[in-house]
Amino acid sequence: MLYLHSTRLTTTKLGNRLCTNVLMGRKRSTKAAYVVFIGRTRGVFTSWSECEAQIHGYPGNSQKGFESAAEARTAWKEFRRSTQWTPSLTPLEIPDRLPAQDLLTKNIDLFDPKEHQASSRKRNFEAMNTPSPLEPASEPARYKKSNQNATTREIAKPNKSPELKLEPSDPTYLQKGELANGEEPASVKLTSEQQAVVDMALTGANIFLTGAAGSGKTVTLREMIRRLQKRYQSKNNSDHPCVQVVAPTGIAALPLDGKTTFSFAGWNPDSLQQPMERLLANVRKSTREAVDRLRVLIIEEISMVENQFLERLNRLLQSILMSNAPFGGIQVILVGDFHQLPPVKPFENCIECGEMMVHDKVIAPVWDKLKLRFVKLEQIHRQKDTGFQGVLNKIRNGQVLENSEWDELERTKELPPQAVATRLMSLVNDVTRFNNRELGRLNTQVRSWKAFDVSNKKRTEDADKFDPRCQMIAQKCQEFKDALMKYHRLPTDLNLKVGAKVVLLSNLSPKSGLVNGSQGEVVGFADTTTWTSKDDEGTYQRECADQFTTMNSFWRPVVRFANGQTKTIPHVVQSSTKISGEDRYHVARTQIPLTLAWALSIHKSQGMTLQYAEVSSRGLFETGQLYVGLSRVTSLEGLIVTGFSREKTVMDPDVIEFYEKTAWEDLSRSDVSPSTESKTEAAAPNEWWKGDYVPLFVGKAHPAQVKYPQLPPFKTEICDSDEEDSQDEQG
Ligand SMILES: Nc1ncnc2c1ncn2[C@@H]1O[C@H](COP(=O)(O)OP(=O)(O)OP(=O)(O)O)[C@@H](O)[C@H]1O
Repeated sequence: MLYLHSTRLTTTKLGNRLCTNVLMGRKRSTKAAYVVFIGRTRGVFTSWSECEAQIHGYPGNSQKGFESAAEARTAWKEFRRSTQWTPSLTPLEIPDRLPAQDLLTKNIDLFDPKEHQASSRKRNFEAMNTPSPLEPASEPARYKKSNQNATTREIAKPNKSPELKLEPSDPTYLQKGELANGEEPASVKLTSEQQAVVDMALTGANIFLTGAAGSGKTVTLREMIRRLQKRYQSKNNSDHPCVQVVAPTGIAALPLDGKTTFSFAGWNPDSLQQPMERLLANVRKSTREAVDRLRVLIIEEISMVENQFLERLNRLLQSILMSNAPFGGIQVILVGDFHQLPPVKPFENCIECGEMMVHDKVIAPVWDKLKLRFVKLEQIHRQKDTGFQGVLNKIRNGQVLENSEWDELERTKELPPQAVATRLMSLVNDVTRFNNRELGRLNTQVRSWKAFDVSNKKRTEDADKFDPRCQMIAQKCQEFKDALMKYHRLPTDLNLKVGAKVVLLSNLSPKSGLVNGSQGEVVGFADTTTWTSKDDEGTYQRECADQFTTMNSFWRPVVRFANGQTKTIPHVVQSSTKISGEDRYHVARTQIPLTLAWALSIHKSQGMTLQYAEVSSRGLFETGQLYVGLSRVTSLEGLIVTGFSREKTVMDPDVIEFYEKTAWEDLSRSDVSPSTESKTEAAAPNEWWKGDYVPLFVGKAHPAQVKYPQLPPFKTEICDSDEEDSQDEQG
């Protein structure tokens, strides 16, 4: 059996600094080589100083000295073989720990692991000392045994996180780990109208599901997905699900385990400048495989998907499935509310020639072909106050509000002392500036956490160690890390002070009402040196967490939430698997799930439920933004409204007309779920091959002039290498 010699550092708590004085005072080792089994970077080192750098202050560290480098290498090999350990983290520059000058808050209720993750072992918390503010605590901290004696068994424990099919540079999946962190949304009982929609989906109908903000579209969709997945369970494949959710933004796709529309199609924004013909000639192998298995395509936030993009998706699926049926004959469910946010750009690229054209239609022509069943949820759940619901509905319908209604909206509200009215703004730069300015105004000490990002190939093979594989893998890893920086919802740099207004970005404790979107204020920082890791935390998760703590500190912000609860906020590891060709990569960001919340962008707030918000007319430039802003809050008492012209309506008249003219299904009818309209038979799953396939694209004509000639079937060429295009995807 391999013997592990642990230095067993006596860690002295000097605030947040681990003082390794026992180690420092000990005789220096004079061995020829050292193996670091547990440390910042593991492996063989030929000098004590290098070895020491890896273990100094590293919790549960373990090393052993050897008389020769050969012996050390053998021991290292044996260790790796016996533990099946593969290098998972890149070596890091470890900054010096910050001096402990944090304010510890008295009598705070620390993070409760039982609430956070049902199966997790209870964390051991030491009673917190409460030294005078800005003074280091002087009691020595002891790691709990389970942490200090990290064993080889623990290191070898395979990462049990589910493998997810990912596309390179897909922001959606970079955030995927969120739900894997025990963040199950609190369950609700579906209303009869919501249930009717779920039942309708199970008949195989193509559906457009809409409803006012807060009417439970997302809740309904979740149940729909669950039921559909169950139906197709046997045909499922971990890489290519039969039920695929796609959304135009990562933030919308994330909570539903979806992909971005671009990622699903294997395109990037530049791809849209190419004629459709060329896109179809270069379909990626992974896209083709995914579409081949697909039975149901769910497009969330459909109002933000450009019409030409939807048409492109239609033709992509037709081409791959070689069927003229809309979307190649699979079931399509469109979800969204056109009263909320439209596509980000007012223009789009023509599908035939790639030229820029104005986005001037509410819905895409392909909607007709889909023979959709139009369903609208009527009951609003986010707001209980019917008066407020009425005001929101008026804005939604483009009606001018009465003066008394404006008075009610603009009335000065008395918010609870700890409440944070988040200012909802249009421009991200304004949001950042506003938050930084407010943070700068606080006279308390700033504490910072840098996100720990990691990307590495799973299962290193011998060929990976040599060029060109070696270089290619390094480049891929860098690409994934760059994408984390660019897209991840958790901030790269989190700067907080006592007094900072924050919003929670994960479902910390749904039972206690601490969920994604909960608002609060930082009231102190807690030293979490004595926290032990969770039993069910995978090795990879634990390593990320260790590295994050080593890079930053053991201090974690303590937040008093608007509902009166005070919690210490632990870091979260949001990890995902990404696939490039045959290779799989681990990609993860570790960070504290908070963001400054004096202000938030309206786009970011879409789908969120906030208790307190301030919406001002300044900078609102899209129809629907006022509606999205106002409809985020649960009650009028939590809403501050300033600066709006009382006369103007701010809803797109085309949207209003579309909603007025559409014949919505009556969801209260008991016979509503069986398909009342004849759903396209050609669209039934597995029957696409029955019809003759006619490719629906020609040359460079503008859509208005397109005639669809009867051409022989178009053969889609498969681009075997995902690598060629992967750099483009950064666009
Ligand atoms: N049947 C229900 N019973 C109780 N609460 C519900 C129900 N359906 C939805 N809710 C609650 O209403 C709120 C809004 O739900 P949801 O986010 O699904 O609405 P939405 O229509 O997707 O909103 P938006 O368009 O603003 O994103 C959530 O807090 C949700 O838990």
